[in-house]
Amino acid sequence: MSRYTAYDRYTSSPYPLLKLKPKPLKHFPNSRAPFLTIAMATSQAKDTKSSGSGKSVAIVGGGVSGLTAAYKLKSKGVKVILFESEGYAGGKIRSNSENGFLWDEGANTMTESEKEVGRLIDELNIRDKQQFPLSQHKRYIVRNGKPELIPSDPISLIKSSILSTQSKLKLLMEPFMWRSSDQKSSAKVSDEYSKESVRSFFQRHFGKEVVDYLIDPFVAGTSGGDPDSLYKPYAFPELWDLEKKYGSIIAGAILSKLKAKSSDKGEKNTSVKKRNTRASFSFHGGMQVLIDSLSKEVGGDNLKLNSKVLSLAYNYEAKSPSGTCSIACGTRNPGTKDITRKQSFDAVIMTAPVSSVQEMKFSLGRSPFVLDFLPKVSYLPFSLLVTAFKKESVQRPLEGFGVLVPSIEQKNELKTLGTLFSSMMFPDRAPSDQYLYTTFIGGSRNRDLAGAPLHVLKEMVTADLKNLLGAEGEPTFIKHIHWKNAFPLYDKDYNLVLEAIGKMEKSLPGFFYAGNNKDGLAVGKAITSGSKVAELVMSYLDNKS
Ligand SMILES: Cc1cc2nc3c(=O)[nH]c(=O)nc-3n(C[C@H](O)[C@H](O)[C@H](O)COP(=O)(O)OP(=O)(O)OC[C@H]3O[C@@H](n4cnc5c(N)ncnc54)[C@H](O)[C@@H]3O)c2cc1C
Ligand SMILES: C=Cc1c2[nH]c(c1C)Cc1[nH]c(c(CCC(=O)O)c1C)Cc1[nH]c(c(C)c1CCC(=O)O)Cc1[nH]c(c(C)c1C=C)C2
Repeated sequence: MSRYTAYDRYTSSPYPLLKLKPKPLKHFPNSRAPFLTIAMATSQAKDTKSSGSGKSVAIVGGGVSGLTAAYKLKSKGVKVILFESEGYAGGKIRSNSENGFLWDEGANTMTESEKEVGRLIDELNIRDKQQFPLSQHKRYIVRNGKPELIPSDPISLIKSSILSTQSKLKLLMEPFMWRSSDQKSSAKVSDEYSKESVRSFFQRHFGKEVVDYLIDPFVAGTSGGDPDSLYKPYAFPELWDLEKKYGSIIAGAILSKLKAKSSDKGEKNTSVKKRNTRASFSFHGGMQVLIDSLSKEVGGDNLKLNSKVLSLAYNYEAKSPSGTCSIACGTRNPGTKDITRKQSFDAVIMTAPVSSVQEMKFSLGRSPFVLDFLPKVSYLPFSLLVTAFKKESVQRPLEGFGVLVPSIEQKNELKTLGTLFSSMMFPDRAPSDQYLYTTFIGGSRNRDLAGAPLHVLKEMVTADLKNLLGAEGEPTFIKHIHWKNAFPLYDKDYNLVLEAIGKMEKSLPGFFYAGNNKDGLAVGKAITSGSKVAELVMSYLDNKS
């Protein structure tokens, strides 16, 4: 890839195919007839009855949730085959490097808030590869065209110029004010506000300025959404629970933290307990380290890249030999014939986005299983621009994690959503005389800008970085990553999507759904989703045998 090249995730793969050492598969003597057939495209003409002897599970989608599910099941002795339509595993996680720069093209960091994450890191033996960003708690929000440090405690909040005195008071008084009005109508709270936009929820508690200057950039920087489109029960389920329980969000957060602390008191001081599970981290070598080590555990033979699942045919009878399904689709392996292969499984874990599921053909017995009850999901598009500048060209470099631009600040000609200070966090990811930045454009705020051509994006990013950090002149290095469907938007009617997924799981024997279209966007949530679904599949298989 040359300097100044843009590539589209959907037209070229930036990542070399994983070269994995195939591991021998385990043999399972206690078989039962599989009842599900998946038709897919591979480079060989075969009709495999998945060894005919052991229980086998298909995982559709090789993102972190699918890889985690595959890894967990394999480690329990289940035969797994993971189908990934792209030529590389990882989905929304992939790292790249060139000319002394290393950058992430999807997720940049993750946290260990979910217990499953810590467990996985230990099991994979990659604890020593964790890389924590320098000064990660220094995060900035633009106010009046200038980056302001986000206050991290009540004292710095009072000193900060990010909010007016009135809003500061409103924040500090929320535990008292809101609770007293809530007491009159605590039963009403859950009914009246059960389906409420993120804006309305936070505005009720903290007022408009807090929504404009803290909540709006926060939701943009953690989901690409905006406070009007996102809905509280799906975007902030934990805060919604706190409100229902305590009335006040702040008092609820403090009280539940205290409760958690006192229940922890009896426990021994394990190394996991001592760790700051809220801290963000990556790995030496980028987030790809996690994907590579999961892929290695799953094993090259079980990981079918360039294999786009097209249809799933279910039989009612668990004991019948598998049905067949002949659907042709092109493989992306150059130089080989595209031939359809059918293979039978005892269960399927679907982790592909809902939009991909809607393109697949399902049948149950002899009839088509039509997915007309599955609503269309709205996906947010993004462009990421990775740029570097000579250190001497940046007049006001900032230490820390990054800067977010509230929508309301677009009036100051700022068009980007935010910029991660990639080499401030991880200095080894750029030559020592340069700063590396990762800027996000698009999301629900600027859907059209996400698809703008590189020269337009470059102009936008260099203008914003000049305004915010004093970065002068042309970048010395630039890469463009375009995600047409970066995130599902958890909007007003997302409950209908979740209900439809539930219906599929109920109607199709051995069908399970996991991943970020169901269980949350964070990498940790996708890991937990993959891990939990593997447990469900294990008990499903146990009950069947
Ligand atoms: C730009 C960006 C930045 C992000 N930053 C962060 C961050 O800093 N921290 C954080 O915690 N999270 C972040 N996230 C979110 C996080 O990366 C994702 O939510 C998570 O990785 C999703 O994992 P998944 O396995 O659920 O889905 P995906 O990674 O989307 O995996 C689904 C897989 O299914 C495959 N597939 C689709 N159709 C088919 C088919 N028919 N057959 C076979 N395979 C198919 C796809 O190719 C894909 O590999 C970011 C995401 C993006 C896009
Ligand atoms: C400006 C756009 C975006 C930036 N990152 C993302 C977008 C859309 C994507 C993203 N980043 C995080 C997550 C996980 C969310 C979660 O539920 O944990 C996603 C999907 C991590 C994250 N990024 C920021 C925060 C506060 C978090 C939560 C974890 C943590 O506290 O570290 C803030 C943030 N995001 C971006 C910037 C520039 C920024 C802060 C300055 C870019």
